[in-house]
Amino acid sequence: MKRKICYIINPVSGTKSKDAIANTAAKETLRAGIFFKFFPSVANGDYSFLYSTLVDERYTDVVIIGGDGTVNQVIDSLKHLPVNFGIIPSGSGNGLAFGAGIPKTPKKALEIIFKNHSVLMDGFRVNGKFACMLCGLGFDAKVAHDFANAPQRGLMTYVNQVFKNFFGARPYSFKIKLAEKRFETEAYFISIANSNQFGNHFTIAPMASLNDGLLDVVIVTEQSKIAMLYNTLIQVGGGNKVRSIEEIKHKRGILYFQTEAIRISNWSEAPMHIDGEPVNTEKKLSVAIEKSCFNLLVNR
Ligand SMILES: Nc1ncnc2c1ncn2[C@@H]1O[C@H](COP(=O)(O)OP(=O)(O)OP(=O)(O)O)[C@@H](O)[C@H]1O
Repeated sequence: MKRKICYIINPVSGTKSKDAIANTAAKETLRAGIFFKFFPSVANGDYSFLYSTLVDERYTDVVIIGGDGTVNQVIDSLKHLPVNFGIIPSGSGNGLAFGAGIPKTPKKALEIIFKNHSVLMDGFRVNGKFACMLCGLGFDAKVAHDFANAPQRGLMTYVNQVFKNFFGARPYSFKIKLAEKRFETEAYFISIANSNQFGNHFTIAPMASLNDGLLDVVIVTEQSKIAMLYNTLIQVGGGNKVRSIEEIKHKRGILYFQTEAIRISNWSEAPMHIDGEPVNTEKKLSVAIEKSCFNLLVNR
């Protein structure tokens, strides 16, 4: 089947104008002899208006020019259609793209798209809401909320918000329910990760794979701020092994384990984000992997 690419371009993601990326994409796609069309992203994240175009006009690929929020919304809306998804990373963090080994340089990302090698990837659900990269509760979610309200996007704004929030960070109370066991914990934050990172190669779950059928859970428990900083850096650097669920109850500092599903009671209402987008928090969360639910174009 002849390839046809639908580019969805988010004008507000990241900090850079998308004109140069769009020009490169147009030029390189013409050169590759592939038909294409551009569509702007929509603020409400609902791409159902594209169903009939994609199906009737037999598009084979949907390529997202945006960040994780755009990736989440486009894939959630369109993953039931027979299309492969590609990404030209153009957000502030790009946690899914970088976790999948897709480079930031548009030409290199396009080379991957033109090779046409796709792999089935997992997503997951958080109280029914689709996620593909990472869901966070606590500190990083507070940062995501403040970032969303900041006048500018981009890495520097994100780093600023991390520093602003660090000194006021406090632990929240959680009750964790796994098939095998239950435990309570006071924690600064909990990351539930499908990709290995928050974005910008900050690998909070270094052992995570996008298609292993598992979620990586990282719980940064109550400790001094200095210890939290130190232990988080060890975690990001890959110094913490994934523990079996049997082991985790007795370990403090950072708990790192893998599971297909987790339920969390969040009575102290720690803030929450899904794929970097702030969402209203909930007191009870049910999170479960959705195996092999979309095809992503990646390097062979
Ligand atoms: N046309 C549009 N106008 C205004 N906002 C838009 C539009 N299209 C998408 N959005 C909003 O952009 C946000 C998604 O941005 P995205 O996550 O892609 O970029 P980012 O936050 O800079 O990067 P990252 O998530 O990788 O850190 C969503 O909140 C979405 O609603």
